[in-house]
Amino acid sequence: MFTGKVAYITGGTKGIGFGIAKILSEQGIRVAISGRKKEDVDHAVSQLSSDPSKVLGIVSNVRNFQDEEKAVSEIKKHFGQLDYVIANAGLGVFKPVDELSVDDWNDMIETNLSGLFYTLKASVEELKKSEGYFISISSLAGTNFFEKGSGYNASKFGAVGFTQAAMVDLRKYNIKVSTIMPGSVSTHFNGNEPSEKDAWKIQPEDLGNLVLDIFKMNPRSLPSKIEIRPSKPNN
Ligand SMILES: NC(=O)c1ccc[n+]([C@@H]2O[C@H](COP(=O)([O-])OP(=O)(O)OC[C@H]3O[C@@H](n4cnc5c(N)ncnc54)[C@H](O)[C@@H]3O)[C@@H](O)[C@H]2O)c1
Repeated sequence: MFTGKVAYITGGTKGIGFGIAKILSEQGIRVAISGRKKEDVDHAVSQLSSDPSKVLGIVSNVRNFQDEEKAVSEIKKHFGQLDYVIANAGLGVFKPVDELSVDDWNDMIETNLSGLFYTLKASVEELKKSEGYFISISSLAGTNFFEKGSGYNASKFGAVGFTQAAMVDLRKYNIKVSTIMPGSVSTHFNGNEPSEKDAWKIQPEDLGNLVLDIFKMNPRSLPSKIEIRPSKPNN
């Protein structure tokens, strides 16, 4: 079902993006992963496969539309097609709103929200050709606000609304669109160091398996947003 398909995962060098890349790659999907630093990209690629026909590393900052355009043309040149886009790159800064700096705000809005639009805009013509999928990784923080979350909530509420509206616009091209809204995932997010104490959290590979489930679903019953919660309640 998946052999020969091509996926682009933004922010795929670690955390959720890397977990998704690993699971998709194990299914025979050719994967392109992006990150801002060449050494991180090279390291992640080496962990996935030494075979360049299976994995491509791209240096790209999702905050820069030209980077995303270049990333998609590299994928076209290398693999010849693009079937699945997983817009995952993101970050969080958690401070009371009166302490949040303009730089903190811009980091989150430009990465988590503008970056999402840039990735879609750069890839949409290829997705029209493949009648593919555009999946964003938003968060439960995209519908639930919390203390010290103002900037992150703003970016993720925006990401959920953006993805849902895009779903309606792109339906006529048979592009399938949805957003995954995870609770706490064991990653480096927000300066965390993943550890055994994270066993209760969602693991990055769980999200890879969820993405595969989405691809196997009847597209007509694909919801515009999908929540996934860890085993511990209220997280
Ligand atoms: N970890 C969680 O608990 C959690 C929960 C819900 C949603 N999320 C979301 O999942 C996504 C991935 O987060 P994670 O937990 O894997 O964090 P992470 O810090 O482990 O990984 C984030 C990835 O995004 C990349 N990235 C950041 N800014 C980028 C940019 N401008 N351009 C390209 N790549 C960039 C990083 O290099 C890294 O590879 C984010 O959108 C985050 O908001 C995380």
